[in-house]
Amino acid sequence: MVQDRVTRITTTPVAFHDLPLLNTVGVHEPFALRAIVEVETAAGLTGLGETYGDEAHLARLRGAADALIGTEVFALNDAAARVTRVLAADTTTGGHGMSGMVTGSSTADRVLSPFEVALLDIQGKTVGRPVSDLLGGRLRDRVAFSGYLFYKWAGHPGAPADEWGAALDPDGIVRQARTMIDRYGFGALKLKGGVFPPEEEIAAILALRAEFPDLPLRLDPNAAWTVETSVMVGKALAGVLEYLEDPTPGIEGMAEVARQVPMPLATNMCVVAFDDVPPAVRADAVGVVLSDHHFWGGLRRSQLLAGLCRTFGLGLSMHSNSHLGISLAAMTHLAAATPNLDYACDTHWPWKRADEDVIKPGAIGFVDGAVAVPDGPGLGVELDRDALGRLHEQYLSCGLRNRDDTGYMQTVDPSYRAVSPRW
Ligand SMILES: O=C([O-])C(=O)C[C@H](O)[C@@H](O)C(=O)[O-]
Ligand SMILES: [Mg+2]
Repeated sequence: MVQDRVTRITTTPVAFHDLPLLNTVGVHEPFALRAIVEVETAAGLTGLGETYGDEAHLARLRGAADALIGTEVFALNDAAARVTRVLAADTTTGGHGMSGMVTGSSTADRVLSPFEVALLDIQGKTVGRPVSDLLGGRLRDRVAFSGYLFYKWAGHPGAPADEWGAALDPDGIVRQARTMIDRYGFGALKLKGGVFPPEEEIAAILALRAEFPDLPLRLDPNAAWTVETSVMVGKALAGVLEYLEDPTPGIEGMAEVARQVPMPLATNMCVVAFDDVPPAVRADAVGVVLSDHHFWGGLRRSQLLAGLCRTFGLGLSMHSNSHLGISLAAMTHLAAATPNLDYACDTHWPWKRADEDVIKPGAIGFVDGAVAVPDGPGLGVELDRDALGRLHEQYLSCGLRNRDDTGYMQTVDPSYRAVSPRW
Protein backbone atom coordinates (compact mmCIF):
# COMPACT_ATOMS: atom_id res chain seq x y z
CA MET A 1 0.00 0.00 0.00
CA VAL A 2 1.44 3.37 -1.04
CA GLN A 3 1.30 5.88 1.77
CA ASP A 4 1.69 9.64 1.60
CA ARG A 5 2.25 11.84 4.61
CA VAL A 6 1.86 15.50 5.49
CA THR A 7 5.24 17.24 5.40
CA ARG A 8 4.32 20.89 5.69
CA ILE A 9 1.32 23.10 6.49
CA THR A 10 1.09 26.82 5.80
CA THR A 11 -1.66 28.98 7.29
CA THR A 12 -2.09 32.39 5.67
CA PRO A 13 -4.53 35.00 6.99
CA VAL A 14 -6.20 37.08 4.29
CA ALA A 15 -8.59 40.03 4.20
CA PHE A 16 -11.10 40.81 1.45
CA HIS A 17 -13.42 43.80 1.03
CA ASP A 18 -16.81 43.55 2.69
CA LEU A 19 -19.83 45.86 2.67
CA PRO A 20 -21.69 47.48 5.60
CA LEU A 21 -24.17 44.63 6.09
CA LEU A 22 -26.31 45.03 9.19
CA ASN A 23 -27.20 42.28 11.63
CA THR A 24 -28.40 42.10 15.20
CA VAL A 25 -24.92 42.41 16.71
CA GLY A 26 -23.80 45.38 14.60
CA VAL A 27 -22.43 45.84 11.10
CA HIS A 28 -19.82 44.18 8.89
CA GLU A 29 -16.44 45.92 8.88
CA PRO A 30 -14.74 47.03 5.62
CA PHE A 31 -12.84 43.74 5.43
CA ALA A 32 -13.74 40.13 6.17
CA LEU A 33 -10.96 37.90 7.50
CA ARG A 34 -10.25 34.30 6.50
CA ALA A 35 -7.38 31.86 6.94
CA ILE A 36 -6.17 29.79 3.99
CA VAL A 37 -4.60 26.44 4.86
CA GLU A 38 -2.21 24.67 2.46
CA VAL A 39 -1.26 21.11 3.36
CA GLU A 40 1.73 19.64 1.47
CA THR A 41 2.69 15.98 1.25
CA ALA A 42 5.81 13.90 0.68
CA ALA A 43 4.49 12.93 -2.76
CA GLY A 44 4.34 16.60 -3.73
CA LEU A 45 0.55 17.07 -3.51
CA THR A 46 -1.11 20.12 -1.95
CA GLY A 47 -4.56 20.34 -0.38
CA LEU A 48 -6.51 23.51 0.40
CA GLY A 49 -8.77 24.52 3.27
CA GLU A 50 -10.45 27.80 4.28
CA THR A 51 -11.66 28.94 7.68
CA TYR A 52 -12.13 31.93 10.01
CA GLY A 53 -9.30 34.45 10.34
CA ASP A 54 -9.62 35.66 13.95
CA GLU A 55 -6.34 35.78 15.90
CA ALA A 56 -7.12 33.17 18.55
CA HIS A 57 -8.35 30.80 15.84
CA LEU A 58 -5.14 31.40 13.83
CA ALA A 59 -3.04 30.52 16.87
CA ARG A 60 -5.01 27.28 17.35
CA LEU A 61 -4.69 26.44 13.64
CA ARG A 62 -0.93 26.83 13.85
CA GLY A 63 -0.72 24.61 16.93
CA ALA A 64 -2.84 21.98 15.20
CA ALA A 65 -0.75 22.28 12.01
CA ASP A 66 2.41 21.35 13.93
CA ALA A 67 0.64 18.33 15.40
CA LEU A 68 -0.56 17.18 11.95
CA ILE A 69 2.92 16.87 10.40
CA GLY A 70 3.45 13.19 9.58
CA THR A 71 -0.27 12.34 9.31
CA GLU A 72 -1.02 9.85 6.54
CA VAL A 73 -3.31 11.60 4.06
CA PHE A 74 -6.15 9.03 4.28
CA ALA A 75 -5.98 8.87 8.09
CA LEU A 76 -8.75 11.38 8.86
CA ASN A 77 -9.51 9.72 12.21
CA ASP A 78 -5.87 10.10 13.21
CA ALA A 79 -5.95 13.77 12.08
CA ALA A 80 -9.01 14.42 14.28
CA ALA A 81 -7.34 12.70 17.26
CA ARG A 82 -4.17 14.78 16.82
CA VAL A 83 -6.17 18.04 16.71
CA THR A 84 -8.19 17.06 19.78
CA ARG A 85 -5.01 16.13 21.67
CA VAL A 86 -3.21 19.37 20.92
CA LEU A 87 -6.27 21.45 21.87
CA ALA A 88 -6.73 19.64 25.18
CA ALA A 89 -4.08 21.91 26.65
CA ASP A 90 -5.64 25.07 25.14
CA THR A 91 -7.48 27.08 27.79
CA THR A 92 -8.05 30.16 25.63
CA THR A 93 -11.58 31.19 24.74
CA GLY A 94 -13.08 33.30 21.97
CA GLY A 95 -11.80 33.77 18.45
CA HIS A 96 -14.89 32.14 17.03
CA GLY A 97 -14.90 34.33 13.92
CA MET A 98 -18.64 34.92 14.11
CA SER A 99 -18.87 38.10 16.15
CA GLY A 100 -20.71 36.42 19.00
CA MET A 101 -23.55 34.92 16.94
CA VAL A 102 -22.43 31.27 17.12
CA THR A 103 -20.87 30.66 20.51
CA GLY A 104 -21.38 27.05 21.54
CA SER A 105 -19.64 25.26 18.69
CA SER A 106 -16.76 22.87 19.38
CA THR A 107 -13.29 24.41 19.25
CA ALA A 108 -11.80 21.09 18.13
CA ASP A 109 -14.31 20.80 15.29
CA ARG A 110 -13.71 24.40 14.17
CA VAL A 111 -9.95 23.83 14.09
CA LEU A 112 -10.15 20.41 12.46
CA SER A 113 -12.39 21.58 9.61
CA PRO A 114 -9.92 23.23 7.17
CA PHE A 115 -7.39 20.42 7.63
CA GLU A 116 -10.01 17.76 6.98
CA VAL A 117 -11.07 19.59 3.81
CA ALA A 118 -7.43 19.93 2.71
CA LEU A 119 -6.79 16.21 3.34
CA LEU A 120 -9.89 15.31 1.31
CA ASP A 121 -8.57 17.59 -1.45
CA ILE A 122 -5.29 15.62 -1.37
CA GLN A 123 -7.09 12.27 -1.29
CA GLY A 124 -9.06 13.30 -4.36
CA LYS A 125 -5.88 14.33 -6.16
CA THR A 126 -4.26 11.03 -5.16
CA VAL A 127 -7.00 8.91 -6.71
CA GLY A 128 -8.00 11.36 -9.45
CA ARG A 129 -11.58 11.84 -8.21
CA PRO A 130 -13.59 14.86 -7.00
CA VAL A 131 -14.20 15.27 -3.25
CA SER A 132 -17.92 14.61 -3.81
CA ASP A 133 -16.95 11.05 -4.88
CA LEU A 134 -15.10 10.57 -1.59
CA LEU A 135 -18.29 11.62 0.22
CA GLY A 136 -20.38 8.94 -1.42
CA GLY A 137 -20.81 10.37 -4.90
CA ARG A 138 -22.80 13.30 -6.15
CA LEU A 139 -26.58 13.06 -6.21
CA ARG A 140 -26.91 16.36 -8.01
CA ASP A 141 -24.67 18.01 -10.60
CA ARG A 142 -25.65 21.50 -9.47
CA VAL A 143 -26.17 22.76 -5.93
CA ALA A 144 -28.82 25.45 -5.41
CA PHE A 145 -28.01 28.43 -3.17
CA SER A 146 -30.29 31.13 -1.76
CA GLY A 147 -29.95 34.87 -2.23
CA TYR A 148 -28.83 36.26 1.14
CA LEU A 149 -30.36 39.73 1.61
CA PHE A 150 -29.09 42.19 4.21
CA TYR A 151 -30.22 45.55 5.41
CA LYS A 152 -27.26 47.76 4.63
CA TRP A 153 -25.99 51.29 4.68
CA ALA A 154 -25.27 53.00 1.34
CA GLY A 155 -21.57 52.73 2.05
CA HIS A 156 -19.09 52.41 4.87
CA PRO A 157 -19.02 55.48 7.15
CA GLY A 158 -16.98 58.24 5.51
CA ALA A 159 -16.79 56.37 2.19
CA PRO A 160 -18.85 56.92 -0.98
CA ALA A 161 -21.91 54.74 -1.64
CA ASP A 162 -21.04 51.25 -2.89
CA GLU A 163 -22.58 49.65 -6.00
CA TRP A 164 -25.44 48.09 -3.99
CA GLY A 165 -26.49 51.32 -2.24
CA ALA A 166 -28.68 51.51 0.85
CA ALA A 167 -31.32 48.93 1.81
CA LEU A 168 -33.03 50.17 4.95
CA ASP A 169 -36.73 49.57 4.21
CA PRO A 170 -38.97 47.14 2.29
CA ASP A 171 -38.40 48.95 -1.04
CA GLY A 172 -34.63 48.82 -0.56
CA ILE A 173 -34.75 45.10 0.26
CA VAL A 174 -36.92 44.33 -2.77
CA ARG A 175 -34.51 46.33 -4.98
CA GLN A 176 -31.57 44.42 -3.55
CA ALA A 177 -33.35 41.10 -4.13
CA ARG A 178 -34.11 42.04 -7.73
CA THR A 179 -30.45 42.90 -8.41
CA MET A 180 -29.28 39.71 -6.74
CA ILE A 181 -31.69 37.54 -8.71
CA ASP A 182 -30.83 39.30 -11.98
CA ARG A 183 -27.13 38.67 -11.38
CA TYR A 184 -27.18 35.18 -9.89
CA GLY A 185 -30.60 33.70 -10.64
CA PHE A 186 -31.33 32.60 -7.06
CA GLY A 187 -34.53 30.61 -6.59
CA ALA A 188 -34.88 31.21 -2.82
CA LEU A 189 -34.31 34.28 -0.62
CA LYS A 190 -33.19 34.78 2.97
CA LEU A 191 -33.40 38.10 4.80
CA LYS A 192 -31.01 38.78 7.67
CA GLY A 193 -33.27 40.34 10.29
CA GLY A 194 -32.90 41.42 13.89
CA VAL A 195 -31.92 44.88 12.69
CA PHE A 196 -35.16 46.89 12.76
CA PRO A 197 -38.29 46.49 14.90
CA PRO A 198 -40.03 43.23 13.89
CA GLU A 199 -43.01 45.00 12.28
CA GLU A 200 -40.63 46.55 9.73
CA GLU A 201 -39.06 43.19 8.98
CA ILE A 202 -42.50 41.59 8.57
CA ALA A 203 -43.29 44.36 6.07
CA ALA A 204 -40.05 43.62 4.19
CA ILE A 205 -40.91 39.92 3.94
CA LEU A 206 -44.44 40.72 2.75
CA ALA A 207 -42.98 43.09 0.14
CA LEU A 208 -40.69 40.28 -1.05
CA ARG A 209 -43.66 37.90 -1.21
CA ALA A 210 -45.63 40.41 -3.32
CA GLU A 211 -42.71 40.92 -5.71
CA PHE A 212 -41.59 37.27 -5.92
CA PRO A 213 -44.77 35.20 -5.39
CA ASP A 214 -43.13 31.84 -6.11
CA LEU A 215 -39.82 32.04 -4.24
CA PRO A 216 -39.28 30.33 -0.88
CA LEU A 217 -38.52 33.02 1.75
CA ARG A 218 -36.64 32.80 5.05
CA LEU A 219 -36.11 35.31 7.85
CA ASP A 220 -33.23 35.11 10.34
CA PRO A 221 -33.03 37.65 13.21
CA ASN A 222 -30.26 35.74 15.06
CA ALA A 223 -32.21 35.42 18.32
CA ALA A 224 -33.19 39.10 18.47
CA TRP A 225 -36.72 38.41 19.72
CA THR A 226 -38.41 37.22 22.88
CA VAL A 227 -40.67 34.17 22.70
CA GLU A 228 -43.74 36.45 22.54
CA THR A 229 -42.32 38.57 19.72
CA SER A 230 -41.25 35.45 17.82
CA VAL A 231 -44.76 34.01 18.07
CA MET A 232 -46.24 37.29 16.87
CA VAL A 233 -43.91 37.32 13.83
CA GLY A 234 -44.45 33.62 13.14
CA LYS A 235 -48.21 34.08 13.10
CA ALA A 236 -48.00 37.23 10.96
CA LEU A 237 -45.92 35.34 8.39
CA ALA A 238 -47.96 32.12 8.37
CA GLY A 239 -47.94 30.64 4.88
CA VAL A 240 -45.24 33.09 3.78
CA LEU A 241 -41.99 31.70 5.20
CA GLU A 242 -40.33 28.44 4.20
CA TYR A 243 -38.73 28.53 7.65
CA LEU A 244 -38.10 31.00 10.45
CA GLU A 245 -34.47 30.90 11.55
CA ASP A 246 -33.33 31.43 15.16
CA PRO A 247 -36.08 33.85 16.23
CA THR A 248 -35.21 33.54 19.92
CA PRO A 249 -32.24 32.37 22.04
CA GLY A 250 -31.79 28.85 23.37
CA ILE A 251 -33.36 25.43 22.91
CA GLU A 252 -36.10 26.03 25.51
CA GLY A 253 -37.16 29.35 23.97
CA MET A 254 -37.10 27.89 20.47
CA ALA A 255 -39.25 24.96 21.65
CA GLU A 256 -41.84 27.34 23.09
CA VAL A 257 -41.97 29.27 19.82
CA ALA A 258 -42.09 26.07 17.75
CA ARG A 259 -45.22 24.95 19.61
CA GLN A 260 -47.05 28.15 18.63
CA VAL A 261 -46.04 29.03 15.07
CA PRO A 262 -47.07 27.23 11.88
CA MET A 263 -43.72 27.13 10.03
CA PRO A 264 -40.63 25.06 10.89
CA LEU A 265 -37.96 26.77 12.96
CA ALA A 266 -34.40 26.51 11.66
CA THR A 267 -31.18 27.08 13.56
CA ASN A 268 -27.48 27.72 13.33
CA MET A 269 -27.39 29.06 16.88
CA CYS A 270 -28.98 26.58 19.29
CA VAL A 271 -27.80 23.39 17.57
CA VAL A 272 -24.16 24.01 16.66
CA ALA A 273 -22.42 20.93 18.05
CA PHE A 274 -23.23 17.22 18.40
CA ASP A 275 -23.97 17.65 22.12
CA ASP A 276 -26.83 20.02 21.21
CA VAL A 277 -28.70 17.43 19.15
CA PRO A 278 -30.23 15.27 21.95
CA PRO A 279 -31.71 18.16 23.98
CA ALA A 280 -33.01 19.90 20.84
CA VAL A 281 -34.68 16.67 19.65
CA ARG A 282 -36.15 15.98 23.12
CA ALA A 283 -37.62 19.49 23.29
CA ASP A 284 -38.80 19.43 19.64
CA ALA A 285 -37.14 22.84 19.36
CA VAL A 286 -36.24 22.91 15.67
CA GLY A 287 -37.44 21.52 12.37
CA VAL A 288 -34.36 22.34 10.30
CA VAL A 289 -30.66 22.41 11.22
CA LEU A 290 -28.32 24.60 9.21
CA SER A 291 -25.11 22.64 8.86
CA ASP A 292 -21.80 24.44 8.39
CA HIS A 293 -18.67 22.39 7.78
CA HIS A 294 -16.56 25.23 9.20
CA PHE A 295 -17.84 24.58 12.71
CA TRP A 296 -19.16 21.01 12.49
CA GLY A 297 -15.66 19.59 11.97
CA GLY A 298 -15.43 19.31 8.19
CA LEU A 299 -17.30 17.53 5.42
CA ARG A 300 -17.50 14.02 6.87
CA ARG A 301 -18.71 15.20 10.26
CA SER A 302 -21.30 17.34 8.46
CA GLN A 303 -22.51 14.14 6.81
CA LEU A 304 -22.71 12.58 10.28
CA LEU A 305 -24.97 15.48 11.26
CA ALA A 306 -26.99 14.86 8.09
CA GLY A 307 -27.54 11.25 9.21
CA LEU A 308 -28.74 12.40 12.63
CA CYS A 309 -31.14 14.84 11.00
CA ARG A 310 -32.56 12.08 8.82
CA THR A 311 -32.88 9.74 11.82
CA PHE A 312 -34.76 12.31 13.88
CA GLY A 313 -36.88 13.69 11.04
CA LEU A 314 -35.19 17.09 10.94
CA GLY A 315 -34.64 19.06 7.73
CA LEU A 316 -31.12 20.06 6.74
CA SER A 317 -29.97 23.33 5.22
CA MET A 318 -26.58 25.09 5.14
CA HIS A 319 -25.29 28.20 6.91
CA SER A 320 -22.59 30.54 5.64
CA ASN A 321 -20.35 33.38 6.70
CA SER A 322 -18.36 35.72 4.46
CA HIS A 323 -16.20 33.30 2.45
CA LEU A 324 -13.99 32.76 -0.59
CA GLY A 325 -13.84 30.14 -3.33
CA ILE A 326 -12.21 27.28 -1.42
CA SER A 327 -15.13 27.28 1.00
CA LEU A 328 -17.64 27.54 -1.86
CA ALA A 329 -16.09 24.48 -3.50
CA ALA A 330 -16.16 22.51 -0.23
CA MET A 331 -19.80 23.53 0.46
CA THR A 332 -20.78 22.50 -3.08
CA HIS A 333 -19.14 19.05 -2.92
CA LEU A 334 -20.76 18.43 0.47
CA ALA A 335 -24.24 19.49 -0.61
CA ALA A 336 -23.96 17.51 -3.86
CA ALA A 337 -23.16 14.29 -1.98
CA THR A 338 -25.56 14.62 0.96
CA PRO A 339 -29.01 13.27 0.03
CA ASN A 340 -31.09 15.16 2.59
CA LEU A 341 -29.30 18.53 2.19
CA ASP A 342 -32.05 19.63 -0.13
CA TYR A 343 -32.81 23.20 0.92
CA ALA A 344 -31.04 25.91 -1.11
CA CYS A 345 -27.81 26.62 0.81
CA ASP A 346 -26.82 30.01 2.22
CA THR A 347 -23.91 31.89 0.74
CA HIS A 348 -22.42 35.36 1.26
CA TRP A 349 -20.83 35.13 -2.23
CA PRO A 350 -22.66 38.10 -3.83
CA TRP A 351 -21.21 40.43 -1.19
CA LYS A 352 -17.57 39.91 -2.12
CA ARG A 353 -15.86 41.60 -5.04
CA ALA A 354 -15.79 39.37 -8.12
CA ASP A 355 -12.06 40.01 -8.60
CA GLU A 356 -11.06 39.16 -5.01
CA ASP A 357 -10.39 35.50 -4.32
CA VAL A 358 -7.51 33.15 -3.63
CA ILE A 359 -8.44 30.63 -6.35
CA LYS A 360 -7.88 30.90 -10.09
CA PRO A 361 -11.02 32.17 -11.82
CA GLY A 362 -13.30 29.96 -13.89
CA ALA A 363 -13.47 26.81 -11.76
CA ILE A 364 -16.59 27.70 -9.83
CA GLY A 365 -19.45 30.17 -10.19
CA PHE A 366 -23.20 30.72 -10.24
CA VAL A 367 -25.60 29.98 -13.06
CA ASP A 368 -29.36 30.12 -12.40
CA GLY A 369 -28.81 30.29 -8.64
CA ALA A 370 -26.72 27.13 -8.54
CA VAL A 371 -23.08 26.08 -8.59
CA ALA A 372 -21.97 23.20 -10.82
CA VAL A 373 -20.03 20.62 -8.84
CA PRO A 374 -16.38 20.92 -9.93
CA ASP A 375 -15.26 17.84 -11.90
CA GLY A 376 -11.52 18.08 -11.33
CA PRO A 377 -9.66 15.95 -8.77
CA GLY A 378 -10.08 16.97 -5.12
CA LEU A 379 -11.95 20.23 -4.59
CA GLY A 380 -11.38 21.08 -8.25
CA VAL A 381 -10.07 24.57 -7.54
CA GLU A 382 -6.51 25.85 -7.82
CA LEU A 383 -4.74 28.32 -5.58
CA ASP A 384 -3.77 31.62 -7.20
CA ARG A 385 -0.55 32.34 -5.35
CA ASP A 386 -0.32 35.98 -6.48
CA ALA A 387 -3.88 36.61 -5.34
CA LEU A 388 -3.16 34.90 -2.01
CA GLY A 389 -0.17 37.21 -1.59
CA ARG A 390 -2.27 40.28 -2.39
CA LEU A 391 -5.03 39.36 0.05
CA HIS A 392 -2.44 38.57 2.70
CA GLU A 393 -0.85 42.02 2.18
CA GLN A 394 -4.36 43.44 2.52
CA TYR A 395 -4.72 41.55 5.81
CA LEU A 396 -1.45 43.03 7.06
CA SER A 397 -2.39 46.58 6.08
CA CYS A 398 -6.12 46.61 6.94
CA GLY A 399 -5.53 46.66 10.68
CA LEU A 400 -8.33 44.20 11.52
CA ARG A 401 -7.37 41.10 13.47
CA ASN A 402 -10.77 39.89 14.72
CA ARG A 403 -14.31 40.13 13.41
CA ASP A 404 -16.08 42.69 15.58
CA ASP A 405 -19.43 43.82 14.14
CA THR A 406 -20.45 45.33 17.49
CA GLY A 407 -17.27 47.37 17.93
CA TYR A 408 -17.57 48.70 14.39
CA MET A 409 -21.18 49.76 15.01
CA GLN A 410 -20.04 51.53 18.19
CA THR A 411 -17.65 53.68 16.17
CA VAL A 412 -20.81 55.14 14.60
CA ASP A 413 -23.13 54.91 17.62
CA PRO A 414 -21.18 54.73 20.90
CA SER A 415 -24.37 53.87 22.83
CA TYR A 416 -24.96 50.72 20.72
CA ARG A 417 -25.12 47.42 22.63
CA ALA A 418 -25.51 43.87 21.32
CA VAL A 419 -28.40 42.50 23.36
CA SER A 420 -30.39 39.31 22.86
CA PRO A 421 -33.33 39.39 22.80
CA ARG A 422 -33.62 43.00 21.67
CA TRP A 423 -37.39 43.10 21.01
O1 LIG B 1 -27.39 32.56 9.38
C1 LIG B 1 -26.68 33.18 10.15
O2 LIG B 1 -26.92 33.19 11.35
C2 LIG B 1 -25.51 33.90 9.60
O3 LIG B 1 -25.38 33.95 8.40
C3 LIG B 1 -24.54 34.51 10.51
C4 LIG B 1 -23.67 35.53 9.83
O4 LIG B 1 -22.64 35.92 10.68
C5 LIG B 1 -24.47 36.75 9.39
O5 LIG B 1 -25.33 37.16 10.40
C6 LIG B 1 -23.59 37.89 8.98
O6 LIG B 1 -22.76 37.68 8.09
O7 LIG B 1 -23.76 38.99 9.51
MG1 LIG C 1 -28.79 31.96 10.91
